[in-house]
Amino acid sequence: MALLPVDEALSRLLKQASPLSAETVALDAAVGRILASPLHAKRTQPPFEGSAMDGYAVRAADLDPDGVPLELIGESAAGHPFPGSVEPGQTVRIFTGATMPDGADTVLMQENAERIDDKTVRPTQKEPVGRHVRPAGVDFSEGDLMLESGTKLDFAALSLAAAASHPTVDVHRKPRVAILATGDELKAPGESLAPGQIIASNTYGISAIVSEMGGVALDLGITPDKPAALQAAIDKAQSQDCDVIVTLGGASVGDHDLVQKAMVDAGMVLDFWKIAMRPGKPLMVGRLDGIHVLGLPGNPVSSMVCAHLFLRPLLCRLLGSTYKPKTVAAQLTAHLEANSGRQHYMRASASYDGDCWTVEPAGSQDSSLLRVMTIGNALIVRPPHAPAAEPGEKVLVDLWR
Ligand SMILES: Nc1nc2c(c(=O)[nH]1)N[C@H]1C(S)=C(S)[C@@H](COP(=O)(O)OP(=O)(O)OC[C@H]3O[C@@H](n4cnc5c(N)ncnc54)[C@H](O)[C@@H]3O)O[C@H]1N2
Ligand code: MOO
Repeated sequence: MALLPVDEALSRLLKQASPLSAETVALDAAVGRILASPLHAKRTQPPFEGSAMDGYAVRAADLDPDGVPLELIGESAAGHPFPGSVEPGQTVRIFTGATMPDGADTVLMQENAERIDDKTVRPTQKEPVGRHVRPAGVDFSEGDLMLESGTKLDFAALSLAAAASHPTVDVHRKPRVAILATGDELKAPGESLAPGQIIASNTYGISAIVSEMGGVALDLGITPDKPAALQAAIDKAQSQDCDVIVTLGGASVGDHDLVQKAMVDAGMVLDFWKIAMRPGKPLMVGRLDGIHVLGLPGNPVSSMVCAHLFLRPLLCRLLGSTYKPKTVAAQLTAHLEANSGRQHYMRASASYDGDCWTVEPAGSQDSSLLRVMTIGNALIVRPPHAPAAEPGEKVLVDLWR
């Protein structure tokens, strides 16, 4: 059976996924969340014509350094408007953010005025009408569309939502991701190891990806390679109200790779299995009672690369946004062999020298090597059957960490 190309696999996965329902959260709990409905202004900003400077509210026509000085008749401070009106030849002391008094049309900065005494101010220069005056509604008006649905609520969006007088926002629910490690050989970090055993590290990497993306990771622990134990773990995952189940290991063709059968026995409808990629060939995707099932390979690097390429976009979709990989074209520093028929994601180190990107592939591409994965920050994406490449040639690089 031909292996499924990566792009096709991803679009099949995403076609089945739609944004999760909305919930209302307080603004201070909404950082990084995705807006589930458009947000309109509940008020006008600024709500009044105000001053952008500390100085004097004047009628521009009165500004004449050689003429009669202006009569100072009062003060307008932020939160304390001047109640009267500025008549010809008069001025009001004004501060940044204060309401413009009636009659005045311009603000003269205090640096451009000479305070003769308590009641008299001489302008030292002229100003055009409207100088340093912020019109009412110059930022936005009540009813205006402030933020589209699908917007990520970062510092700027949250400030705007607050200014538009929304104490809460509607955001898409966080996806709940149950993570199930499988394998008789696995022990938790810190536990002592009997011969043939290793530490189950993948759960921590996948949990980190889930949290980084804005989801909730549920660690379901380690399950041995026994059908009954797998069945019990799948039942437990289903009882956790999760949106995604990620299984780790047992995805390939060995006698002890039982995950797919256990999932199908539990009612999973298999969508696809085996992708034309390296690492990550045994990736499995299906649905179990509406839950997205991602069966990731056990090899640590394969597991992380699959999560990067498939789980990240899936979580974005469930959160109501679209995943955008950070890719650049970079100059190779070393020779690369011609590629096979599987799209190859080569661990590498990429750097930018202020002019262009260069990328150095890691010496070993074994999918068990966590340390190599940690030293590098990038994946060189080699399309199926790419010819050999030489130093200096440009290749596509995914800055995955
Ligand atoms: N005859 C074939 N053998 C294999 C094929 C194949 O096509 N034909 N595919 C290979 C590829 S590609 C991969 S990738 C691996 C993945 O297989 P599994 O998903 O079944 O993984 P396991 O056999 O369970 O484990 C592989 C490896 O990873 C370690 N592991 C497992 N879980 C974890 C964990 N949670 N944390 C850390 N390490 C883990 C496990 O001990 C093994 O060393 O299959 C190839 N074989
Ligand atoms: O393709 Mo596997 O995922 O070698 O490591």
